[in-house]
Amino acid sequence: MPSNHASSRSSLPIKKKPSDFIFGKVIGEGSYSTVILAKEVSSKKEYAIKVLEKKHILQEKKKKYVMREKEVFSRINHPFFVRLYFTFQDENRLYFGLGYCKRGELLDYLNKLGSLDCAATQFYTAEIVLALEHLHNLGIIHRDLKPENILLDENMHIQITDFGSAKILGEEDNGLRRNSFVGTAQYVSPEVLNSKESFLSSDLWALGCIVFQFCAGKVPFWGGHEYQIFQKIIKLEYEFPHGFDSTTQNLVEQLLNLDPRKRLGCKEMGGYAKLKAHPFFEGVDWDNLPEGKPPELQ
Ligand SMILES: NC(=O)c1nn(CC2CCNCC2)c2c1CCc1cnc(N=C3C=CCC=C3)nc1-2
Repeated sequence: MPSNHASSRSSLPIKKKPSDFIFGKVIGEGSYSTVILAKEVSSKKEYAIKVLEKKHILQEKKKKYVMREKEVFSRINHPFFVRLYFTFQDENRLYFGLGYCKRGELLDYLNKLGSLDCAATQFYTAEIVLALEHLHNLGIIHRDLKPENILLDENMHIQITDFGSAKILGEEDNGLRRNSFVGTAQYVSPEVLNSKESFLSSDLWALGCIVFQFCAGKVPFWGGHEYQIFQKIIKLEYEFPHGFDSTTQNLVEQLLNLDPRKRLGCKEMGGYAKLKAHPFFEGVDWDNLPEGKPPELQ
């Protein structure tokens, strides 16, 4: 029986509405959402508000994806992920109030610099490892981890975003097409290509591709067409450039294992403790990464 008691009503935060914000530039566009930089009039705080058209979501049968993304945000509580602060809706749209990462995408810095130096590669790989450890401990697979989805906050710490492709282990696919392709070609794992099955360690494959890209300035698996990329992935056809650091190469080789049960960091291989103990991470202060000062990107 809903309580009409005033205090129970006053304990709920007042729902925000579009007119509470000044909407600015579009910072991202997805297949069924637009992300807009917005400033809340009362607090002057900036948010990245993800706007979703209800009609479009229903027409494109994306309701389950939207609900799952909101569920994933509600479960995550870690400094290396974009935070969902509030949601509201109007007659035609849903609004997700997300933290704004004013320094944009890590990919932009990577492209500008060509590649990252060893200190930056180690630092940002370590932050991604801590983030994946948190996500995987929750039984959540990101499924589209890539530098474009690794944003940077004003202190240059990572903020991973975009859970539109995420999977919560143990939850039925409830009508989602099991064979629906998930992810971005250059980072997709061989098991997803071969059996459409995603594992927690599918994100570790993507991590291996990202570490390679940090150091080499290019992705390990490349081709003019997605099909060519897929063929190289399932055949593990890639090469390290001359001069590639040997310790980093060893880490990448242990992540880019065709067998998802043999990737460093997965449960069967000793979990995250073994990954964090790899010589590549020598000197990393795992307990103070969020408080630490990131290396200059140069
Ligand atoms: N899909 C999303 O949830 C999302 N998309 N964007 C912008 C995308 C731009 C292309 N690459 C992936 C991200 C965001 C979010 C979350 C919330 C979020 C928070 N801050 C920013 N900040 C940016 C600042 C400058 C350039 C791009 C993004 N962006 C987002």
